[in-house]
Amino acid sequence: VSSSVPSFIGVLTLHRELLVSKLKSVQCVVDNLHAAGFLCDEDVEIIQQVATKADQVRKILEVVQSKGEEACEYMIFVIYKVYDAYIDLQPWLKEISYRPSHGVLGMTVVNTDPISRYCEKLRHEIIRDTSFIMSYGQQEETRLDNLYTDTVIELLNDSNESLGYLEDLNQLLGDGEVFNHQGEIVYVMGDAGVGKSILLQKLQNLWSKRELQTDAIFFFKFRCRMFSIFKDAEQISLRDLLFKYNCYPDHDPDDEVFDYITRFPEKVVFTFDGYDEIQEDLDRLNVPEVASPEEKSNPLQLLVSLLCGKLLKGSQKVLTSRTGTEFQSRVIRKKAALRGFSSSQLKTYVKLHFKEQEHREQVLVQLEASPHLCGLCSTPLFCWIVFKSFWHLHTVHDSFRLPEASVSLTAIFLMLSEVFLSRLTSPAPSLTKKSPRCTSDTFRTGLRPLAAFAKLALQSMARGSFICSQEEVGACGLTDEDLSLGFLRSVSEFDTTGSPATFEFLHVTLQSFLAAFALVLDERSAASTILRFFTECSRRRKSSCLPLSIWSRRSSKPDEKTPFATNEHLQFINLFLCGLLSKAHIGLMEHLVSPALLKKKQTLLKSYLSTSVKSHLRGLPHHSVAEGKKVHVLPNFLWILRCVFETGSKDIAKTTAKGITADLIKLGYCNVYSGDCSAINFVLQHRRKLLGVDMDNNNISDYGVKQLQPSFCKMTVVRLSVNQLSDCSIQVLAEELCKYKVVEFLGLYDNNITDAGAKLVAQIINECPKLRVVKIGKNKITSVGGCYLANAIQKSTSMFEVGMWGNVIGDEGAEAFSEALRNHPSLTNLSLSATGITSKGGRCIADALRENTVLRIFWLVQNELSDDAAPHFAELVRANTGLTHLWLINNQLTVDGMKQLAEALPVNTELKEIW
Ligand SMILES: Nc1ncnc2c1ncn2[C@@H]1O[C@H](COP(=O)(O)OP(=O)(O)OP(=O)(O)O)[C@@H](O)[C@H]1O
Repeated sequence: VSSSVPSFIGVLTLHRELLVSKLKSVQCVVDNLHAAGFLCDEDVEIIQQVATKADQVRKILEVVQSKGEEACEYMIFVIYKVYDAYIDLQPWLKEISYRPSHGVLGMTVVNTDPISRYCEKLRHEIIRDTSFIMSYGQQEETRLDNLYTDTVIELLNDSNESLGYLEDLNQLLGDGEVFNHQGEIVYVMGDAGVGKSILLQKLQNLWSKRELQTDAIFFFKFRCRMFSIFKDAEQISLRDLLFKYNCYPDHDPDDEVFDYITRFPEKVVFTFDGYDEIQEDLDRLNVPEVASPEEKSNPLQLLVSLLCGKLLKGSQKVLTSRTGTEFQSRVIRKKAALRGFSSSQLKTYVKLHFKEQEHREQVLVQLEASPHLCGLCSTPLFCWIVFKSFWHLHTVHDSFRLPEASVSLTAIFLMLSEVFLSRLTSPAPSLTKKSPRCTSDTFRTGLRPLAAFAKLALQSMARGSFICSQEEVGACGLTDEDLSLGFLRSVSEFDTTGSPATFEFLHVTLQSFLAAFALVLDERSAASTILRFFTECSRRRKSSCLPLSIWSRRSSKPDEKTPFATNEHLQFINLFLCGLLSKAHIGLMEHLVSPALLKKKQTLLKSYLSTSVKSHLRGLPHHSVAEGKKVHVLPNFLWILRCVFETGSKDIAKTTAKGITADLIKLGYCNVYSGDCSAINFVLQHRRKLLGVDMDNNNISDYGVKQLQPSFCKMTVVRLSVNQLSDCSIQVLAEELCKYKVVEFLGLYDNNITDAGAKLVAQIINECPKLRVVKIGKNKITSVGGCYLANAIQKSTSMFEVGMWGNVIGDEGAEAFSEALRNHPSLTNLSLSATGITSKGGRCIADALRENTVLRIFWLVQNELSDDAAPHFAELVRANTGLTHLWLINNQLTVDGMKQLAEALPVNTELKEIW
């Protein structure tokens, strides 16, 4: 068709049957052909009289072909232009390489198909809503495309075990890594500010630009906090929920759009942001009664029915929530955890954020010097605050530097507040001469609005709300001018009457910070009121407040009136309270509150923290394991550590360190991120005795390991499996562990360690005489690294267990390991599974093992051993060396090979299992 004289009549004849089966929206083609004058009234009448859609298409083709080339070309052009209505024919247009000719391009096409018109409207609205990332001050907005940076997204299975990392956002909706094909929800979890909302925004934006690989033609986005604006008894229909909070179809008298949605729900994608922000006790709803698509129901009931697939079954749903929110896994299809910026992503973000080369360089140098700050900045929200504040403060003041090494989260939010408040005093930065920075002056001048924002934050937080009404804002004494400072922003999307009657804080974490500020500023209530959220959090922990447990009907109900799904927002208040009352900030606070009252609050908080740390640690269950007494802490312990760090109090850190009476502390799956490692280090520094620390399956990264550096001297067990470590981390470990030589267990499974890192691990094995276990499987180690490790293991007299699963060390590595195994004095368990070993390597190992009387468990599964290796393994079995477990499954051994092994078995008295 793209050739110079295409025959459109011929094309329509050739593809007639395809067009008959795939051309769905007949009316739109007829309308346009009619308006362009290719069909007369009579033609239209004849077509409309035909009974079935397929016959109508046949008729149209017949008539159009009779009208000539131009009419046929125009019909194809309509299909091309009204994309969504003819989505099924778009591949066909590609196949025939259709390009509109110059002549037809000038002709008008009107989309009269209500469904595709609605799709277009949705796309248009979503593009408008998602093209910018909100910033403070509302006037300042940045294009999403100019600032969006990929973050680390880990895919998880049902038990939260890692399934690898997402490489492309399209994979999120795809079928890969689905663990429950009955479920319909893609569940995205992550910590505060890690970028869940922005990820959804990116997905929405991609869809609106047709850049998301999905054939969904409808996309509805919701924020879960919206559901709290409905009154208890309010009822709404599904139709209204979808359209009122997204957009209404135009000219759809027969309700075709809604009808289509209910008939083809698989064409719909939903995003629900912030499930943790639902403040209703879902138990109060009679949710087993499923909402109907036709009748009005309680909005939450609609939400739950949508989520669990009782309504619009087959639609795709992406739901985000803070980590730790429990969710019924039987409705989850796929799970992803957001892990924030990796070090290279952080560098990309620096480049995107700072236009001036000078700023970029300064920030990169300052970040490089502070792994703790990098750890905090791996959370995009904190990074954004730090960079925004840097830019502002650097532009306004002389020689402003990023906060130094052990900056607290409170310091970062104070910096943001300072930037906001400085708008009261200074004109736009570029217009002024640089001046010295005086933080206390800025806060003193801004105290009135700050106190009012703080009051509003506390009030709404206390009633479990993230949305404030115009009246509440006014009642706290906030003026229009105050609103432009940036703490609050208006949310028009929840308001269907048009006026900006509702507001929310720039971010929930900022609301928590301000609520803590209010507790400190409050001079009227008793000083002990500052502890109210500590008490609340400990109370809530006892009553497990699990959302969606409605499906598994709980027996006991929590008695709070407005429970949060998680208590994270309250934990943040506690954390900021610790920071604001810390020694580091008391100087500033004394400018705002009476010093005597501050002292009183500080003393109260310290004593509360010390007591609760002690009782928390005493109350944890201890178990006896090979390494000694072990305690598995709960995620709440992490909040305690964070609070202790935020106070900066050595006394409380000492109390905490002393309170850990176990020999091994397990922080596995506790959601530790790199920024937390300074807190862990702060406490461990004060510990005298040695301690094993299990931090497997967290989000520690190289930044975290650097922060833990001073603590490795005390660690007998260093478990850092599944933590995104690269060779940089191993460098730190090698330096520290080789200096102190106390390490017994080194767990580094599933990280990004290469041969260079393997060389360093070999050094650790060489130099640490107590090291018994090394788990280094599923890294990026090749034969080179395999040889380093094998040579070190050969010399070690303490090594008991080595795991190499999944490192492709091949036959070269296998040969090195066979030398290590020959006469090894202590190695008892070894896994060389999935390491790319063929019969050649297998033969060496089997022969060497005949001279080993110590190895008991040996795994060689998932390799490439063929029958060539079988006689050698048969000889090994005959040698009866003491090997008790031999695993050879998933190799290329056939019945012949097996036979040889089987014949050797009667001679062996030691083997307990052979696979
Ligand atoms: N991928 C990203 N690229 C660039 N900036 C980002 C990215 N993700 C987040 N940000 C920045 O961090 C801010 C906070 O992110 P976001 O609101 O998405 O966090 P969240 O995980 O939804 O937090 P919460 O659970 O507290 O609601 C954003 O406003 C944006 O400035």
